[in-house]
Amino acid sequence: MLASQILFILILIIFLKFIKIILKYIGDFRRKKDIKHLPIVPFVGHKFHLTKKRTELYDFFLELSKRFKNEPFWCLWIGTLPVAIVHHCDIVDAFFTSSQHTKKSWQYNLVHPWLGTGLLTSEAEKWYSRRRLLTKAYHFEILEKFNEIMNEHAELLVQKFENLLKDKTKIEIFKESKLCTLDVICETAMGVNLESQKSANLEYVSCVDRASKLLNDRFNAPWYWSDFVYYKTEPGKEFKKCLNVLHKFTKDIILKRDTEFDDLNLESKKKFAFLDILLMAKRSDSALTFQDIQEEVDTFMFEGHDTTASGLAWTILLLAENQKVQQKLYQEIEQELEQSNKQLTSSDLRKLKYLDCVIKESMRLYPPVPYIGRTITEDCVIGNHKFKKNDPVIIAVCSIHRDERFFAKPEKFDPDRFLNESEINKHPYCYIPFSAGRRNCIGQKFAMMELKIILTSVVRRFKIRSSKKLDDIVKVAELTLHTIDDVYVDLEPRF
Ligand code: HEM
Repeated sequence: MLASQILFILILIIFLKFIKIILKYIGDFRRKKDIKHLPIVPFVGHKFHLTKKRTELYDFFLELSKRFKNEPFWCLWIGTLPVAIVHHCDIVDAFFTSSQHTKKSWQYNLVHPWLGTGLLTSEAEKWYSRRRLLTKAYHFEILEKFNEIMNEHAELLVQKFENLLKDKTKIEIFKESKLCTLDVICETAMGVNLESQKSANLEYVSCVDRASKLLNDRFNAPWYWSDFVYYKTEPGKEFKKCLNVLHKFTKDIILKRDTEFDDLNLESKKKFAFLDILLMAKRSDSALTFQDIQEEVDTFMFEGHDTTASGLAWTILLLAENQKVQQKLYQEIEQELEQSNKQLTSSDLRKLKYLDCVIKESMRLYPPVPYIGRTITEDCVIGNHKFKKNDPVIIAVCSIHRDERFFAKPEKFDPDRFLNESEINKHPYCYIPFSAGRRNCIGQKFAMMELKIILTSVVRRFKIRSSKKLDDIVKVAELTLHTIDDVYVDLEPRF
């Protein structure tokens, strides 16, 4: 008797849950009627489109943005979940100018096991106090201290290219860019020279690479979204193993630096690291724990290398394909910088105006972070559409950057368009590679400085060519914009 009662209650609960899902679905469907979308299959939505190979999804999204170009957004139905894809910059101010809707979308939860709730993933008061604290770490004077580290690793990259050329080994540009930016972020964030450019076989380096790949795979596989299921699978177990290595590595460094910290004279110390700001703060704020410090360090390590590597690799590929632009850039470098082998300073970089335009134009066409996810935090109207609390939204940076109302011939790589600032300033949010507003990228000045130093070193020493056309390279938009296959560049020493 008791068993049948329990069974009845269970069936009733499942039935009520099912009714709730159906009612929500019908409600959402009515509400979203005013947003354009491709025809959907009831309850399945656009899942058949989404089961396209991951290599086709980036082009599919760009294609839909073109198709619905007169609409401020279009709707993607992931099963019963409607996601508004915002691709008009006129609409995104709702997310950037107020403190509302700064909440990240639920996909960011998948990053929590790695980064905890560091700056990228935290919210509300925790985010605010951390942002205030860490803004100090990105102050101009502190960034100046990192110049030397960036120059050293840029020089190592160039030397590595020379050695690879001598050995007649092909140069895979995404891999080499990643190792270089990983070394830069490791030394600036934690004060440790990883030397991954010299030996990419270190356990930490291979775990960063594997964990990023596994995380990307998990984003694309809804059946892996539940922790309960994921950690029972082989990829889930491997992810956990990688995280153990990554967390142990950063934890050991933090503890070691903390022990030595009081004996260090920070003013005179050459290799100052972001970590020192946190250790200093910990001494005056006992509420800051080692766990807190670790999640911020892990966040820098994660956010600070793959993004910059993507920006670097795409710019090198664009220069390879656009020889005239490359030549103009080389001439600027030669004219503006007298001594060819001295370390680049910030004042050197300020003279390289065309380099600035080249990098900006590269990130317009190939934004390293192609999509930004947000959650609506209260009922509101955006672009005449009524949004409800918890509605998911994706800001399609890659589509916003190709809006022909703001960028003439948007598909063309034309750095000169950034020479005319009034052209670019037609709208404050038509160009947002680093996002905008309160939750913009805290590392943008750091990233620009790093990109400029590395690119100058490379262009000064080599003529870059590639046998593969950019149109033929298959792009994959995941956490960052990258490629599915290896992409090789041909380098010819200039002297
Ligand atoms: C070209 C390189 C880079 C690009 C294109 C880029 C882009 C972005 C974007 C679009 C966001 C917003 C993400 C979101 O709202 O979901 C972001 C946030 C962030 N970035 Fe970057 N980033 C770059 C380099 C860096 C570097 C070098 C660092 C650290 C040194 C860094 C640290 C962060 C952090 C901590 C956040 C979270 C900020 C917050 O929510 O307050 N980024 N970045």
